[in-house]
Amino acid sequence: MAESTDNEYIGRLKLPAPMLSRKKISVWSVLKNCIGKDLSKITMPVELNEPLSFLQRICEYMEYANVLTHAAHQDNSVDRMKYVAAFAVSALASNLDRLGKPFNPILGETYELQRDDYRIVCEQVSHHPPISAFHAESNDFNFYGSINPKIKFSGKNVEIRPTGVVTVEFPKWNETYTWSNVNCCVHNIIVGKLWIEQYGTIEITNHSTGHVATLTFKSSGLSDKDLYRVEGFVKDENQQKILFLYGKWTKFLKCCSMEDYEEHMQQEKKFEEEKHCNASHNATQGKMFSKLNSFKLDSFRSLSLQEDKEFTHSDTNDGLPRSDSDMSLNLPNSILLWSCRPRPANSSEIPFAPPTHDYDPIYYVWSRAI
Ligand SMILES: CC(C)CCC[C@@H](C)[C@H]1CC[C@H]2[C@@H]3CC=C4C[C@@H](O)CC[C@]4(C)[C@H]3CC[C@]12C
Repeated sequence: MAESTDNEYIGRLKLPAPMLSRKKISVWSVLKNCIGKDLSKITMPVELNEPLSFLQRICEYMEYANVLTHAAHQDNSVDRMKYVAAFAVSALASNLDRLGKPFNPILGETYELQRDDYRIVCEQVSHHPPISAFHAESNDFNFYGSINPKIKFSGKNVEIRPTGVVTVEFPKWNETYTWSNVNCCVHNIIVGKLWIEQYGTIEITNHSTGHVATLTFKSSGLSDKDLYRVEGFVKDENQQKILFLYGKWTKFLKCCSMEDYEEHMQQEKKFEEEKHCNASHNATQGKMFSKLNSFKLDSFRSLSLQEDKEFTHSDTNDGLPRSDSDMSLNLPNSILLWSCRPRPANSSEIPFAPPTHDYDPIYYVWSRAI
């Protein structure tokens, strides 16, 4: 791993090798014999593994530990909640395009990681079924929990439910937050290109103040433009919505006030109505008029939520939805809570290497493994 001259860790910018081609292996031919089995009982060609264990995958939750530290440094509990929510989303960003099965550690196996600002220890507490427990701590927070991934085949997809609760504590504020992670789905097991999606709702509860953040990870099932999108609210102890959170788990999370959100929704509604109204109007009017109108509407719309400019429909692209053009999803007066760093080259194409105990972690943020 690279280290710069002044001893500041830089980390690797590229993984050693690209993934072996999986074209020759039919995932389906392997998985069809596994229906109903739990994850650890599935024996797969090793080319379908990634050279990491579940314990190391769990350490990736910590990639944006700075967001959690930032949360702990906020004086106001609502501000702390919004950064905890950003941390919960950031912890899932590394799952994008990660299609290999991590190795199931043996019972009692541990993995430790120490960074300047925190340390984490993970232990496999059950081998069949696989259950991993972890505990991370720093001067500002404790973060711990256990993950028991349950796998289910549903037609042409594999669905993974990472059951288990995770907890964040801020000792300084005497606060405890808990949530459970969303489901993960690997699409196109039988034909087409494999791709990964996370969907469902995370409910983060601050047990000390009663604040709750609900974040919905949308499924792109109904519309490609929902691909990877996350949206939700922070509610106070009386269930009153106080903040709107939005973004993409692959890219960023922002937040804005309810006033700005409501104003935006009204504009959207007005836009929809005008569009509808124009559509019927245009049917009777000439083409010129319609062009003029749509031009007017476009400029109006760009004030609010800018949609992805282009996306092709899933069916045209090997079953892979596309809407991830660099969109500027932006509501007025929003604050950016977290944004995803670019990944090192080859990181979505995990190279195959036999599992050893000193394999390098994937992310360059993982500086000094102990
Ligand atoms: C044959 C191939 C397609 C099967 C590959 C299955 C892979 C993609 C599955 C197997 C186990 C899964 C992991 C199990 C548990 C978790 C913890 C959760 O908090 C985030 C998702 C994450 C990290 C899952 C990501 C997807 C995963 C790695």
